[in-house]
Amino acid sequence: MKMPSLEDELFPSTPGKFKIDRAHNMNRQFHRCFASTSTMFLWALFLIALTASYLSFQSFVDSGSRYFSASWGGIQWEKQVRNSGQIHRSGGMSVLVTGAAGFVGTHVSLALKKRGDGVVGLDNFNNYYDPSLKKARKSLLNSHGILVVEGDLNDAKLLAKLFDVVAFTHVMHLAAQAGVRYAMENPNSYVHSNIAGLVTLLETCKSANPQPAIVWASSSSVYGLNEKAPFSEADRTDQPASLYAATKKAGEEITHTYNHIYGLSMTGLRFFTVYGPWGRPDMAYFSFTRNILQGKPITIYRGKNRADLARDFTYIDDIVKGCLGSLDTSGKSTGSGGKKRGPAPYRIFNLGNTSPVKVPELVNILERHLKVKAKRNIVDMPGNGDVPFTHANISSAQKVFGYKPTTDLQTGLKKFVRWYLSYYGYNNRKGVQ
Ligand SMILES: O=C(O)[C@H]1O[C@H](OP(=O)(O)OP(=O)(O)OC[C@H]2O[C@@H](n3ccc(=O)[nH]c3=O)[C@H](O)[C@@H]2O)[C@H](O)[C@@H](O)[C@H]1O
Repeated sequence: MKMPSLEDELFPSTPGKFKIDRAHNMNRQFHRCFASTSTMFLWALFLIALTASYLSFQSFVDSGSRYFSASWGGIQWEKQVRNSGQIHRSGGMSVLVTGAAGFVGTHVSLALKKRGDGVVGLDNFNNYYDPSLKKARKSLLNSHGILVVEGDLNDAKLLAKLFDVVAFTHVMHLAAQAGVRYAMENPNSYVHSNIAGLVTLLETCKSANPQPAIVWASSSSVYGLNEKAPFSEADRTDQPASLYAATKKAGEEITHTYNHIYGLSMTGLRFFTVYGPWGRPDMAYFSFTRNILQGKPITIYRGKNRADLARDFTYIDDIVKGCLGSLDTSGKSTGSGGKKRGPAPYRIFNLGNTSPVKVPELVNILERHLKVKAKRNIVDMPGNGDVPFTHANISSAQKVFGYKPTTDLQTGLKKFVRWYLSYYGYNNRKGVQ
């Protein structure tokens, strides 16, 4: 029996129709074969195109997040950052100030720049309160040669880039979600800034070479329900009354961890109700001023048994001195290459005024400065995170860097009212609600 040839296998013959059939079959097979090769080719092309477009989309998203959502990057930008961070005195420092367009951030940045330190600001300009006030503070900083980079603490790439461009010796970390009562409205914003943002910043600092020393804003609110007065740094801080306080307390523990593991020098400052020119519109002294001038009622909270609430109101210039004193005495971080090389300082200081004033008395002072009577609406304190009083013991800061507040509430509010009227005018020309 004749074995079928390969040709026969491929093109089985039908007698009488062979030629035609064979030609037809060959044609069909050729087309099938050609069709499958070209289909494969097309598929391959399609896959290559798909992969290429996926990759370029990814890089578009990557660079998009950098160049479109936050305006940073490029040679010109790096030059501006470098100039701003340049030190102009011997033994000076270059400081990254987070929250630079905030109330305390603006004042501290100006004070550092004025004495010849390099300052680069970072701020996300969020709308927790009127961003136009933050923009005005930014303009003020710009006019003193301080660049404020617009970006979020959680942007690790931006933070790393800033440390690439400037070898910061210090970080003054003031960016935070502030406000005690707002924490019930928007709890996640506190986690985003005060916890996640803090960790992102510390991760950058721990990997930086050299590592900077870090001074950051904690809060008097960490004392929470502590009743022992005045509040000393060694007192209990495990009974926070608000989520804001809890995130600041968490910050104290988180910074301890980074100090312990990576040798970062850490100083936490417990600020006591800071007030003054360029202040925060969400705070009582500010919103009271606005309402009194607009003839609107103000709500004054009252504590248990109709007791007045009191705060150790601290003037901004005193706080600035405390911040600079902390930076100057911070000591060095010891880590390098992300590893601890020895113990580094870990410090916590109260920065208060040491003389609490009752809230109705604050209103009396404002009435005198504004020459307008307030329409007082006195209500029982809602359970919204407030504490009945605060009172700082400042002996520790006094001992270590000579901290000594010199501005009483009467004098400080006078300066605030003068600024308020020059900025907003009697008729609130800038339209703050
Ligand atoms: O030391 C801090 O660590 C915190 O200080 C600040 O918090 P507080 O001390 O709560 O300041 P602030 O709101 O001005 O209320 C002052 C007083 O007015 C009372 N108060 C307030 C509002 C109101 O409408 N009526 C009223 O009586 C109120 O009950 C209180 O008794 C910062 O905002 C905070 O971010 C944090 O930095």
